[in-house]
Amino acid sequence: MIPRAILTAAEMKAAEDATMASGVSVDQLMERAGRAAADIAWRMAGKAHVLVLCGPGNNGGDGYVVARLLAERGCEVQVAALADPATDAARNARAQWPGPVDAIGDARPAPMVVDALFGTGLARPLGADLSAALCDLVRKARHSLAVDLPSGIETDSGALLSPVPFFDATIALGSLKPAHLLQPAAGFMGMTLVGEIGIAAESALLEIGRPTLVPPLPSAHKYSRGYVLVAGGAMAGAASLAADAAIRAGAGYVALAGPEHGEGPLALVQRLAVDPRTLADLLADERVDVAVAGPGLGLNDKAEARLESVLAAGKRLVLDADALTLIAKRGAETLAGLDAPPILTPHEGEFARLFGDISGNKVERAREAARRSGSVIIYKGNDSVVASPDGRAAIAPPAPSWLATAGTGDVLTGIAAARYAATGDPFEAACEAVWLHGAAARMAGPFLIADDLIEALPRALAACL
Ligand SMILES: NC(=O)C1=CN([C@@H]2O[C@H](COP(=O)(O)OP(=O)(O)OC[C@H]3O[C@@H](n4cnc5c(N)ncnc54)[C@H](OP(=O)(O)O)[C@@H]3O)[C@@H](O)[C@H]2O)[C@H](O)CC1
Ligand SMILES: [K+]
Repeated sequence: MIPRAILTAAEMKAAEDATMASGVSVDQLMERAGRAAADIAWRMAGKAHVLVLCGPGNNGGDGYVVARLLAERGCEVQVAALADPATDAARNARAQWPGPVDAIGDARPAPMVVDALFGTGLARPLGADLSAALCDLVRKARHSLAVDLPSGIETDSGALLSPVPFFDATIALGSLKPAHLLQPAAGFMGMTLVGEIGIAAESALLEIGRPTLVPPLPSAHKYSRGYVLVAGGAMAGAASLAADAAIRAGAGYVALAGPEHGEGPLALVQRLAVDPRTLADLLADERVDVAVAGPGLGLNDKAEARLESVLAAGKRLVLDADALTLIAKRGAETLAGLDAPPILTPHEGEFARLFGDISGNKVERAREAARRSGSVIIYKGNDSVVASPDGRAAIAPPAPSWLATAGTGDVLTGIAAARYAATGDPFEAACEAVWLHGAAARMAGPFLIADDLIEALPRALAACL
């Protein structure tokens, strides 16, 4: 699957300018944008009465186009505007709307509400009366559609600058923007669709899409599919989850090297009780493709020694949990000299411990962390961001909130290790792991526990063949 590009407000403006330089007018772009939004509104609500709220900029201009096209289809449409149009294109669009334009204060609740107040040009919070009116009108509607973005959302950070209602659907015009995927904004969009308006959207920031996997070649054997060694530690369960996830995610061979471990259901997982010295021996095995450290590792001297062995092994690494806490003490930049970029999987707390106060939005923070540490970062959350030291970055579609339970991070680590062993590309592997983890969670359903994710993994993987 070809991943969709994500453009910042400035990148969108530049892409729009480039399209116009090729001979397409802004009025034509607005007509396409309004038509794409009107088509969706029509499919959502048919001939229901429609209220279109228009702002002063080009987002409002899109709104006038929507109003005209829906009226042409026989809908009864009320247009309510915040102010007169401030751009030529919006003025032209308003001039083509044959009906009256009411003040926002006179907007009447309707079964279908289209929010065309502000899009990428929102510069500050909405006034309190305006955001209250927007929330009230959307709450009273049966269907609601936001044009480009719900009004009140900052395009690049996904922050809510003022209260925003929950929409049923949002049409992203020309391309996704970071706010369509970043929290908290993403939680207010409803179904997000991209409206094609003829703009070439290219970016180093992509949406994580379904990976394309290939079955093992006829010549494959267990080691050619990837050998993952998990260095366990004080807590047997966490390392066990990572190891089980790695083998379920397609690694051909997984060894779990921990001083303690529980009963294991999987015959292919070799369970070894080892001390740090023998861990180093295991790591010296040429067949080991990826080593994992962190889940259940512990924070004591033994854990330090085991981590040291893993870092010195010259292998591709996936580092999580306690390994991240231990690395934070010595500085994340100490990872920059490793033979291959490791994958780090910090949640918010671990990220802060590792990288302190990096400023900017989540994508900017992840990119800076990747640069400093020479690592691929999976900055976890409901809106996981993956960033590579080479500048590539990607945002995951919203993951089920049921993932907020113990052990799900260990499972992600195991999947990432299996994919890193298979692909050799830590960025691709990290993106694939995040997608598979989210898909497995959707398949496992509400009240999932980490073990359910592992059980669902073959189905998530099969969806990618
Ligand atoms: N992507 C494309 O190629 C196309 C996008 N289109 C649509 O255009 C908008 C972006 O339009 P733009 O005019 O740049 O911005 P907005 O319409 O979002 O808003 C700008 C105007 O709103 C004023 N403003 C900003 N914040 C507030 C606020 N909190 N309260 C009141 N007024 C506000 C701003 O005024 P200033 O005082 O800040 O100067 C502007 O007047 C994009 O989202 C798409 O919907 C086009 O259709 C073409 C193709
Ligand atoms: K809007």
